[in-house]
Amino acid sequence: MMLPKELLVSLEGVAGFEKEAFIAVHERGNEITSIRINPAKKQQATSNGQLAKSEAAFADCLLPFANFSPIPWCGNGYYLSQRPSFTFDPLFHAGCYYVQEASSMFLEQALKQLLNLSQSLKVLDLCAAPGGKSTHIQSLISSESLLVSNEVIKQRSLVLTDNIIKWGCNNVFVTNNDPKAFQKLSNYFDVMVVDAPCSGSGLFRKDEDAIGEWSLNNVQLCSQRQQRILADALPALKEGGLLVYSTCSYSQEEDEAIADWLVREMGMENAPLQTNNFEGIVETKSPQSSAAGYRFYPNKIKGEGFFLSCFWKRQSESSGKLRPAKPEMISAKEKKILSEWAVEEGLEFIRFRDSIFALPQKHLPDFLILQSSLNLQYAGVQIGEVMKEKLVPHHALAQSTVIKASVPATELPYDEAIKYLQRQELSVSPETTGWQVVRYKGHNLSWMNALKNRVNNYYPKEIRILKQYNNTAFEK
Ligand SMILES: C[S@@+](CC[C@H](N)C(=O)[O-])C[C@H]1O[C@@H](n2cnc3c(N)ncnc32)[C@H](O)[C@@H]1O
Repeated sequence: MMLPKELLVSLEGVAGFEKEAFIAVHERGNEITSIRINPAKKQQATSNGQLAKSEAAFADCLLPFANFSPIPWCGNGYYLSQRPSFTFDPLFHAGCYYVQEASSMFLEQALKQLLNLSQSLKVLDLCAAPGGKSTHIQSLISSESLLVSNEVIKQRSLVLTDNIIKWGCNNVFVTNNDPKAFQKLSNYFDVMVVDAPCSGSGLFRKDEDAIGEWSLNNVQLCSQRQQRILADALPALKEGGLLVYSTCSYSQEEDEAIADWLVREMGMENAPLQTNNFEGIVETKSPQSSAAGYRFYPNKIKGEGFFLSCFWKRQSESSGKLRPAKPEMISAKEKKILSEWAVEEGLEFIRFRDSIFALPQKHLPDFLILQSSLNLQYAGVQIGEVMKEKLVPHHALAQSTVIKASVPATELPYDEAIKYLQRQELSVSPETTGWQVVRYKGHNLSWMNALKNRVNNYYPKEIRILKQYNNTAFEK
């Protein structure tokens, strides 16, 4: 692996950079696999009749052949002793865990150390696709809180929505907007996470192709774009609100220089974190304002390159007047039909994008405001459509925690579950006819409809497994 010479030269003298060890760890190229488990799915399996398990025991039964070791800075994060083919693990498709690079899970420390997470918070994840940070934030915030997960690139926002659906939560809204659009929502969010698009040097060990795309010129362009993104979106953060800024670049122009710019030009106040318990994380001070930032080098910690720095907003904004959209509520008849499928307590059922969605009652005003001011793509849990006085359930309902435990379900063994996820014909004969949830090891995958003489597979075709399975594919 040939690292760009200009990168190595530019990092001389940067805190924590040790050239020989840095080159050596890239040459060794050993792959680290890490996952973050979904605490909500642990609960779902429990209500589906599985024994309550501690988080660690839940993790152990997820990938039985791999050893798990904890990631020091993330409660639900684990390193795996080997990398399976996640595609052929039904529990991956059930949203039981998210495959995520370990260093980036340090976001948890920023939120845990600087916020009271039991409060009700409005959080914006501005650059959110494919959803690593968003799913992590969702697991950390209270059920009373709201996460708005935004992605500017349309295609990527669809992947983000799929991952949010898989995570099974009801307190996330997905938007597809340019950061500028958030200016309309001045003073709106308590927390803003900006995991900015960057030159990507931190991922060179995992993605050698990225090396070819790296240049000093691109570092400059990224730095300017990062400033633009932050300047555009910061009005949406409340006075006293928290900004968490991160990149997967080692370049100072994208890290400490942005921290200095935030303090100097945007009036932000740096918020240091405690890292004494975590060996190998390098605390840096930005050259002008001594803002603390945290650098992750693969030769010092078990993970890839990453930078994170936090700031309090000290400037006030005048709040603009926001006009909410008109809610399209569902009829009493429809509500009665839904009552057999979804828990009702604390939820509001509304019509949105030609379908019925459930969201926490408390977030209805936010939903209506975001619906009128942004390109709102998804909100809460999509329940489905009522046709001829019957619900045609949506995939998201099966994956969610709002589905009623009494909805009929069929548990599939491994081979059938893979066939199901490939959207092939199934050779099962369920005891009852009609819609049923398909489960694997107590975890919901999606729907099938059992007729008298056949079973229709309703796994969504857009997310079906396309690869062929051979017996060794999973435990590779
Ligand atoms: C580092 S990635 C985000 C990864 C994500 N936070 C996660 O943890 O899975 C940066 C994201 O910013 C988006 N992006 C690119 N240009 C942007 C822009 N000008 N404004 C806002 N976001 C942008 C990219 O499409 C990409 O999804």
